[in-house]
Amino acid sequence: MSLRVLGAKAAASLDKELMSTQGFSLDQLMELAGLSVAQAVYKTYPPKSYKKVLILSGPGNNGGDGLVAARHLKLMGYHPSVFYFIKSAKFEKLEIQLHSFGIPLYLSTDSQDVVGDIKRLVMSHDSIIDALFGFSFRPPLRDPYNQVIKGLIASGKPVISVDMPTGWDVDEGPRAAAIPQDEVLEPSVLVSLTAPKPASVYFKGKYHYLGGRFISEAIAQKYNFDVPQYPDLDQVVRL
Ligand SMILES: NC(=O)C1=CN([C@@H]2O[C@H](COP(=O)(O)OP(=O)(O)OC[C@H]3O[C@@H](n4cnc5c(N)ncnc54)[C@H](O)[C@@H]3O)[C@@H](O)[C@H]2O)[C@@H](O)CC1
Ligand SMILES: [K+]
Repeated sequence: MSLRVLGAKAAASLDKELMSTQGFSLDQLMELAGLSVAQAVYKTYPPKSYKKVLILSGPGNNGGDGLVAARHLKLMGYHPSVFYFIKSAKFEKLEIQLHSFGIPLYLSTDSQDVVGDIKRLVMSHDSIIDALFGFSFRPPLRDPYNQVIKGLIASGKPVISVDMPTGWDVDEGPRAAAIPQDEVLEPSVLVSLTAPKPASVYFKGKYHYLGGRFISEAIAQKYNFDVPQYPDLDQVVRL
């Protein structure tokens, strides 16, 4: 299924509009985004064979989607763990939820060796959710994220990227001039949120899902993108 894409600038304006004139709260959007991610993970890497899932959560809303996904994955029968970079006060309640669900939460601020700690966690998990950066990212990756991505590439573990493969330019993709080519993550699953971003045409993995079943036809028309038919009660549709 080929859908119209939503560039970085348009995605940021849509985000603002959803939370102003459209009356949504960040919590609502993030809950549905995180649920979509968890459903896509379940469809591709079910808990029977991929029980231990590590969520790498970045400092922005992409990271927040990862925190929500962790809770849903636990309810779906996984053993999730979260490594969280630079915790934000706005996600304090999500953190409390993770604690009350007994989900291990590792904080970058508590680590003396972020890159080494993440490498060890990656090796002891069956799949990795990349919720580091989404549509507000501008390459190149700053330290230590560049080292983290290199470690993830070297691990060969299955990676599910939330909205954007971390490190890619949202509009130009993985070959943008600013991106060192040894930092190009190639996830096996991409869960685009709301609408695929232009870079998604370079995605080579097997499973591309669209999630974020919260968009009205009217707002999609205004921003020039498509709302596909989601199957039954699913929060994701395979593209
Ligand atoms: N309306 C929507 O479309 C929704 C979007 N959501 C999520 O929100 C994401 C966007 O969130 P945000 O706008 O908070 O931004 P991101 O989470 O994409 O990233 C913002 C952070 O990235 C850092 N950053 C940018 N470039 C960097 C670099 N080169 N090296 C290191 N750090 C860098 C910034 O300092 C900032 O802390 C989307 O991709 C999606 O995952 C969902 O939560 C809910 C609904
Ligand atoms: K990501």
